[in-house]
Amino acid sequence: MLQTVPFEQLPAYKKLKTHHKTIAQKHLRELFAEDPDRHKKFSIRFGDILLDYSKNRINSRTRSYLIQLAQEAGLSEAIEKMFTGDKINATEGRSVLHVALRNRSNEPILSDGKDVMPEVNEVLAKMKDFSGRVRSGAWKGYTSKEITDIVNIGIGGSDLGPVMVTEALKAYGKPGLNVHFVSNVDGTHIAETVKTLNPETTLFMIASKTFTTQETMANAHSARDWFLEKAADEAHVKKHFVAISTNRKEVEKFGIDPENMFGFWDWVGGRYSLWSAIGLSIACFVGFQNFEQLLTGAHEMDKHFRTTKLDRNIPVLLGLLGIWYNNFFGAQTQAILPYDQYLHRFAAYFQQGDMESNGKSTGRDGKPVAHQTGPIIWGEPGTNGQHAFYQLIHQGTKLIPCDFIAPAVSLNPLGDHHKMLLSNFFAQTEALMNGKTEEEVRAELEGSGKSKEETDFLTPFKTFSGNRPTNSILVRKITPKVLGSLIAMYEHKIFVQGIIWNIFSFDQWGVELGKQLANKIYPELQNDWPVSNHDSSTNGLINQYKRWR
Ligand SMILES: O=P(O)(O)OC[C@H]1O[C@@H](O)[C@@H](O)[C@@H](O)[C@@H]1O
Repeated sequence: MLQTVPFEQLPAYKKLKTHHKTIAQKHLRELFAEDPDRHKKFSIRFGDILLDYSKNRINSRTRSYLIQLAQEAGLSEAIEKMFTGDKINATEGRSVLHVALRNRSNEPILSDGKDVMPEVNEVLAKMKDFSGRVRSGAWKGYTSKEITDIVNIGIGGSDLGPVMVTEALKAYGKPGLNVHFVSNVDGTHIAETVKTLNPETTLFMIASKTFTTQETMANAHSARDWFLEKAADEAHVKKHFVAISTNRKEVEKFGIDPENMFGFWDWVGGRYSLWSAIGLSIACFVGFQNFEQLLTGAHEMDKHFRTTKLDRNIPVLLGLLGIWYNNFFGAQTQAILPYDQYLHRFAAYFQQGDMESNGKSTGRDGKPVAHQTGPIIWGEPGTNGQHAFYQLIHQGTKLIPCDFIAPAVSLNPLGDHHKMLLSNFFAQTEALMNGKTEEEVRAELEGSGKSKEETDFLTPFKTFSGNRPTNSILVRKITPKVLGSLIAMYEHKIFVQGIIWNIFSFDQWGVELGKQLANKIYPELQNDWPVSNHDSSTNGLINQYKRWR
């Protein structure tokens, strides 16, 4: 069991509350002026990743109080509990072992007293064999043609990870093998996806942990109907449909050959499952070797997280910095801003990862929490974001801590593009930190020949307060291994925060509600009778829908 001390009862919380009053008065400019060694003191190299967290509103004392907070919350013990298969997902009675899926050391990891590694390795071997056959063309469709298109049908954790990673690693993809993703129950998604595909060369992967998710099952049935329209014979289904699931019974019921089923286990959370068979589309697209590199990168971050002292531990520091802004500065959101087009789904991926994990308000003691928990996660790739929402980050009334991520080496070295991109990356964090003082603005305006009157008028609008915190995460290059480490880094950051906030990060009861409600209304839409059993708004909307359809 995890420790359940409410966050604000931790002694370090009070210290931080008082300390915050001092730091809140300070400008980042001052903090940098006071300490010329800030970059060195507040940055960490981890292989091909450099985290510079010096542009945060902290000093050494802040860091030591935050570390104390983590210690008092029992973070180190909690990390051990996760890695050793303790059932830390208490409300579902499950271990949380995505770390086992990428445990390249192969040392035993126990869940319910049983080493999970043999099963993990067995599924990985099956994925290796299958992805190899699809890529080489040995796996043939019903008319003996090679597969050219893979369609992953899944939603939430059974979609977002593979989408994000196949986009991030597009440069490593096999030419001539396309991956598509269908998630929305809106018929448009499947209809538009299959429009240009040929059933003879298309392989569907039905990805669902439970194999009962309404959206996925509806899309899977429509995909099969589309396939059979041309293939005509049910016997051909097994060459074009595979299942990725923990639910063998439902897979068989759907009519997928158990031979074509790739299993995983209830100790893998949906939003932490891209490392499991859910990553089959990734393995097919980038090749199994690259998939293994992704696992290796994550495993290295796992080892770092488990064994590094808290004050040099990247996920721990990121988690604590998030808590500093969320709970002491009152920041409500956290932006993730990758300066890499390939990472364009990275923020969307962690929207689920973070918000489904830490969007909770009941403490581990069963009582409502008295503090803020998970932030709103959002973001888009730079420089697009700069021309869209950065205005608010620079001059708005809200404090928005931002993570900037960029590779030093581009996978598409085209003219001076990458230098331009990175000059924006460096310039933005510098500008957010320094801002622009009234004197600087005046000097600039006067220098450009503006009259005194114009200068007086324009100065307040062109002044930037600065003091806006950022983390810079500079990596050498986006490789499968670096990506694996980056994803694991954020996963563990979420874990750190959940432990300190005294919440359960691995269940998602809020999502279940939506499923129940939709299932209740769905039968009411089957006929044209007006409904009257809801509130007047819901009745009005349903009845108008019935009139218009
Ligand atoms: O993989 P299946 O079971 O279809 O679930 C898909 C998704 O469902 C949602 O309700 C969430 O709980 C997600 O965490 C999950 O990934």
